[in-house]
Amino acid sequence: MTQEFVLETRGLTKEFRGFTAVDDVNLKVREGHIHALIGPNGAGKTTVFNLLTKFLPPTRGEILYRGKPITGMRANDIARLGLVRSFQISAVFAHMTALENVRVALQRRLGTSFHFWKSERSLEPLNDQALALLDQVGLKDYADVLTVEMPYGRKRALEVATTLALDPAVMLLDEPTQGMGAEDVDRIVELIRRVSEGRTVLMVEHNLSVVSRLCDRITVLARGSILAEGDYAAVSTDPRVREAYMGSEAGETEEAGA
Ligand SMILES: Nc1ncnc2c1ncn2[C@@H]1O[C@H](COP(=O)(O)OP(=O)(O)OP(=O)(O)O)[C@@H](O)[C@H]1O
Repeated sequence: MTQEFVLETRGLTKEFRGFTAVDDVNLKVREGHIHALIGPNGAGKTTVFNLLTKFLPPTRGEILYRGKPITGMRANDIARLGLVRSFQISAVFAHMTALENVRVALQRRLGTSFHFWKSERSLEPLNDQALALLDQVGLKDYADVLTVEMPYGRKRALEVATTLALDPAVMLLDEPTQGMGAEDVDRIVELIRRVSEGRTVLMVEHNLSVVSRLCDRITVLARGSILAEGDYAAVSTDPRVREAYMGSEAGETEEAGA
């Protein structure tokens, strides 16, 4: 039986020493959708994201992947099932080239650290795959550039490539356009659209213009709870959503028209 919802939470709750940051959240992410988690500052978006990707254990509630509980599983094990979060390229990896970064991610998927002991020639098929992934995210020309020397927007695209290397069924993206100029934002929007073919994407995103252009469904969080859900037209005209945004981030909804 195919599952309508690829990722689901039931009664998901996280308390930090008595403070309820995530309060009884029932999230349903439909297979093939680009789904956004939005909400004003402090709404609990990052906490939900960290619960889903196992960076935090929930206080209560369940997480289901394709109908099966994964609440107690470790990040590596759920990645093997196909649920993968994008990672910021760490300081160590910053001193590798773009190609090397993608190659390491591919090796991770294959679980073959022994590749390190093999000759350069035996790495060639991996190089070809890594180059194809770089091409997919528009970074072919950056293959031999050290990551530390790449422009910010291109680094974020490289993070998407390293995530794709794990061939995820569900990609979890944490503010993929954060800190970007308009040109990079447009490029990332196109990139996410392209790589979401045949996959499901759940993203935390502040930029409502990005959300309006990309997302099939939007969940609005406020004070740890789901305030509204629907497509962009529905949630952006919902008076409760406008009020929640006005209360804490006056003006942010105006970005939507940008
Ligand atoms: N480790 C923690 N200990 C205590 N309180 C926390 C912790 N992490 C988050 N919180 C609190 O939980 C609430 C939700 O935080 P969270 O970062 O999930 O919100 P957010 O929607 O991602 O906000 P932003 O848009 O500002 O990133 C906030 O009030 C925050 O202060």
